[in-house]
Amino acid sequence: MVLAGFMGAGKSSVGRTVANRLGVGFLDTDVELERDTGRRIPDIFATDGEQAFRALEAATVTRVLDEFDGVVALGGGSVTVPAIRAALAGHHLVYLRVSPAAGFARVAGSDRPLLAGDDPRGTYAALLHERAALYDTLAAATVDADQSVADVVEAVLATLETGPSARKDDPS
Ligand SMILES: Nc1ncnc2c1ncn2[C@@H]1O[C@H](COP(=O)(O)OP(=O)(O)O)[C@@H](O)[C@H]1O
Ligand SMILES: O=C(O)C1=C[C@@H](OP(=O)(O)O)[C@@H](O)[C@H](O)C1
Ligand SMILES: [Mg+2]
Repeated sequence: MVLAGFMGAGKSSVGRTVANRLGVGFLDTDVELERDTGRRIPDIFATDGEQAFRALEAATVTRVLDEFDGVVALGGGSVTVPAIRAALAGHHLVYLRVSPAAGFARVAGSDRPLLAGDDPRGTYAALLHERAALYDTLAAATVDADQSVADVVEAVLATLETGPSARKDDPS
């Protein structure tokens, strides 16, 4: 299972609990990227820029999707990278959909480099709006991430039970 969604949706926090509940491992691709490069994400953005970060992100995320079988939390911008979108095919992608108000309240004051400018609230809302269609297109299921962490966890787990054979109108 792969968790996608914007910054503050709860991918990193929810993913670990979902993995524990399923009895499988958990990887956060941002943590993996920092391990792979030996650098911190804010430093990569500040020194080399966003494009360089996306190239490193493509390398780490495609490796993780290829090698790892548990629950994976992506970074919020992973879906903007074509090589990552291609690698997501065949994975159960759950979109944690957060509203601008709830999501921004969670990440305001954090060290996320894309929110380091003069108007972090406006940037947050604009970037979320810009990416929403990408998350929608890639998702096998969507969960309301404005809920409590516990409720998001339950909703994410429930997406595994709604395959084609569980449909109410399925005669089989
Ligand atoms: N459903 C939630 N309700 C309240 N706070 C949350 C929720 N999900 C995550 N958080 C908090 O919001 C912050 C960002 O969560 P995180 O899991 O890092 O999000 P993401 O990885 O999607 O950017 C953390 O401080 C986390 O504890
Ligand atoms: O939305 C983005 O482009 C980013 C989201 C971050 O991850 P989270 O979504 O886990 O905050 C991290 O990958 C980086 O700061 C870029
Ligand atoms: Mg995260």
